[in-house]
Order: sequence, then structure tokens, then C-alpha cells
Amino acid sequence: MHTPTDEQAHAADVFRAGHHLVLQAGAGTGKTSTLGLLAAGTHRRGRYLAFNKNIAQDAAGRFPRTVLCKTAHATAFAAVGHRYTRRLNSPRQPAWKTGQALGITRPVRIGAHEIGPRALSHTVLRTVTRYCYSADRTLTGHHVPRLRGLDTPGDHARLADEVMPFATKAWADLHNPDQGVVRFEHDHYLKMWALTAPTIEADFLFLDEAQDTNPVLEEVFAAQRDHAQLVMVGDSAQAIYGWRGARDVMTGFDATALTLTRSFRFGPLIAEEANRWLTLADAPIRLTGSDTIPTDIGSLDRPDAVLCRTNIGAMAEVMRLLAAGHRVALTRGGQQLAALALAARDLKDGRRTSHPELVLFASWGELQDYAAHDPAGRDLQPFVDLVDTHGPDAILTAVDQLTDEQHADVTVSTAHTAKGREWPTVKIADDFPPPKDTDQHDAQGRPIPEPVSDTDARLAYVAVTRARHHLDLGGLSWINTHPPAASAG
Ligand SMILES: Nc1ncnc2c1ncn2[C@@H]1O[C@H](COP(=O)(O)OP(=O)(O)OP(=O)(O)O)[C@@H](O)[C@H]1O
Repeated sequence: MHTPTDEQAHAADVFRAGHHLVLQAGAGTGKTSTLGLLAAGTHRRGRYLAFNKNIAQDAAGRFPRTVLCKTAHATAFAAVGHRYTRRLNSPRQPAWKTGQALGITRPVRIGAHEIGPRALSHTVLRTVTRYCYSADRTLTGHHVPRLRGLDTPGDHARLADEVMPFATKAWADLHNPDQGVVRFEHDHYLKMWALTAPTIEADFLFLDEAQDTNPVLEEVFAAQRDHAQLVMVGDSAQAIYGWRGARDVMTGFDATALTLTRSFRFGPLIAEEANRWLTLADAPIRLTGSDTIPTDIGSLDRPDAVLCRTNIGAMAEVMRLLAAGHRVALTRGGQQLAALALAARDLKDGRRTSHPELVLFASWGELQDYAAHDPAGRDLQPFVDLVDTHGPDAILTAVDQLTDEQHADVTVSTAHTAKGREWPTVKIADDFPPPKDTDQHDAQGRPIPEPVSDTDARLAYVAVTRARHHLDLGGLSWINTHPPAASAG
């Protein structure tokens, strides 16, 4: 173990004193090392709830034996999920088949739209999933997701009326351990476990990546506070799943708040870049870099990774890099995009698509119109542009040409998927737009832009802190001339 920083040593002291803790740990500040330090200072029994299985395994090798390292799902599996083993590995089947088995056989008409059995079936399954992520005790209409094209409250309420009987039936179906028609998934037993108000037997609990904890797990964790010392560790400024809007789990948690701000990932120049976004995100921490790590900011011709805001931006970047003759990897592969491209092909050929996002559109023209003119569809514009520029087939071909990360010259990733990752050199892609101009002007007559939103600032913070040695600000360079940043600097 390295000599702990003052902040790390302080965290260990406060932990020893028995307080519940919320530890705001910036990118690269040694979260796991610090939790290890906390655990090493006591003989009490602990539990580490990890974000995923790999992190749990890695942590198990780094913590003393007194700490049991598991994911929340593994904990729920041991308590409840194991009863459903027979159903867990059942084959995948299209949602419409599941819908049919639940009794969804006829289309329904809502406003100007006809919702077919496929769309209805998807919506029923997504309703159950959204309930499973929530801390709610009962499944109700507000778990029904919004459907693109059904954007008025009245239409949505009508949809909820149609969906709820089937969603209730689906949730009941999932409770049969032997057989059923709905595919049983891991989030289903996690919810069932949470509904039993479980006690996690331990003297202290560590919750990692706490900022992105969904409400169902948050509730279980917080409910242990009377018998266990609770430690949340994470980085509010990296909260990018938005389970509960702007306030993340950590900010609202009742505990002694401590920080880890010395980053061992990069030098001071990247820490400065990170701090610009932390300021804009109104985050509770600012980072200090390590002087011993050489770091540079400036343009890069051959970055190890290119980070994009959206999946569509990532695909545009992949196509540009492939055309330039590079071997390209896309984190999480290209399946999602291939599915969208197939949907685009169907629509262009005059067929409806079963893609859950686009089921309500009868033609490509209708989708183009929605993306161009409907405020709810604006986020689809880059996808429409991508298809209109390259055609669905070129996108499908590009997906086929992707290689894995080990064999690639460059890895393209969304900033979301890059969470927890780091590369020596990173370039930010062009799809991080600056805030729009307001109709006000400064003394020189230049338009004053809107402030940077919290969400955009957090995502930019995640993106710039993936670099260890060299960062090319690329599509985020507008920050250099954005007025509040200029005056803060
Ligand atoms: N006090 C310290 N002095 C020097 N290096 C440290 C110290 N604490 C942690 N580190 C180093 O920082 C790096 C990151 O630490 P660690 O693996 O604990 O972080 P993590 O859990 O991956 O999360 P994150 O990097 O996001 O903080 C490691 O290389 C670790 O050795």
C-alpha cells in the first residue's frame, strides 16, 4: 500500500469512529485502495456491494478476508433468485410472442395512432422493467414508458390504461418459479428481493459507484442503517444515468461527507480540464493531478480512444475512421446501431419496423418529419442524418468491419460506456455541441450563450478524465471561449 494521502487517512479515521460515510471520490483518486484502507483498520465483518461482477472479483483480491465482495444481484440471487434458476436461462423470444401469450392479440387505437400488438408487447415488458428499477412497492401506471409519437398527457394516460392489465399479468407470471411466458431476468429477482425488505448481515457496508445506484438498490442499502455502518463511495459528478433527476443518491444521503481529490491517473493539466467541468456541474469536489505523471493537452492525430456523446455520433466517427483506413473497435460493439439501421431499412422499404423505439412510424418520411419538427424527436435527428448521408446498408457494412479492442488502432466509445475506463491518449469527438445562443449580446455585440447544463458538464467531466497522458479537447474546445468558463479561469 502507498502512503495514504491526508484525505485517505482522514476517511479511515472517520470510519473507525463508526460514522456513516459518503465519500466523494473524483476520477482516479484511488477509491478501492481507500476502501481497502478502511477495511484493514477493523476486525468487523464487512460487505462490499460492487457495480458489476468484474469489479467484485477485483475487489475480493484487494480487501481483507473480513469483507465479502459481491454484486447486489449475487446477493439477491442467494436470497431469492436461486428459486428461479429454471426460468433464468430460458431462450430469448421476441416481445410480440410474449405479448401474444399474455393475451395481446389486437391493435389499439389512441388518437391518430394505431398501436399494434408488437408495440404494446414491448411497452408492457418495459413497464415491468421500469417498475423493477424503482423503489415503488406496487406496479402502477406511472411505470409505463412514453412512446415516441404519443406525446400528449391524454394519449399517454390512454396508453397506460391499455398496458397496465397486461403488465400486472406479466409481473404475476414472473412469480411462478417453474414456468411462465415472460422471460425471467436478473432485475426481476433483484426487485423481488428488495420487496422482502431484506437484512444484509454485516457490520459495515460499502456501496461502490454509488452515484449511479438505482432507486431499488438505494432503498435496500439505506434500510440497513440501523444495524450496519454505511459507506457510499462514488463521484456525484459522474452520475450519468439520471435515475432521480439532478440530485444523485450521494448528494441526498444522510452521512458524514468526505472527499478524495488527489488523482493518480493524470497530471495537473488534465485535472485543470476536469475542474472546469466540475465547476460548471456545481460538483462538491475539485481535483489535483499528480505532478509525476506527464500530461499534455492539444491536438492528436492518432488517439487511442475517441469519445462521443451519442451512439450515433460514435457510428459517424467509426465510419470516418474506417474510411481513413484505420482498424476500429467500438465499445459494446455495434449491435444497437445495426438494429437501428435495420429499422431504417424497413421504413425506407415501406415496411413497419419492430424496433421498440420506432414502432409507431409507418415510413421513413414520417420519421424524418418527426425528427425535424417534433421537439420530442429532436434527438433522433443525428440518426436520420446518418442514414440519409450513408444509407442503412453502409452502416450495416461498417458494423461488420469493426474489430475488437486488442486488434484496433483506435477505440471509439460513448462517454457513457467509457465510465470506469482510461486510455493513454484520448480525443473528444465532434458531437458535444456548445450551448445555444440566447437572444442577448455582450458589450462587443456577440451573442451570449446559455449556461452549460449540469448533465452536459457531468458527461464532459467523465469524458476528459478518461485520458492519462494526452487529451485532445476536440468537440469540447468551445469551452475555451464560453463566457462563464473564461471569467472563472
Ligand atoms: N495514496 C496513494 N499514493 C499513490 N498512489 C495511490 C494512492 N492511492 C491509490 N493510488 C493509486 O491510484 C490508482 C487508482 O487506485 P484504485 O485502484 O484504488 O482506484 P479505483 O478503485 O480503480 O478507482 P479510481 O481510479 O476511479 O479512483 C492505483 O494505481 C493506485 O495504486
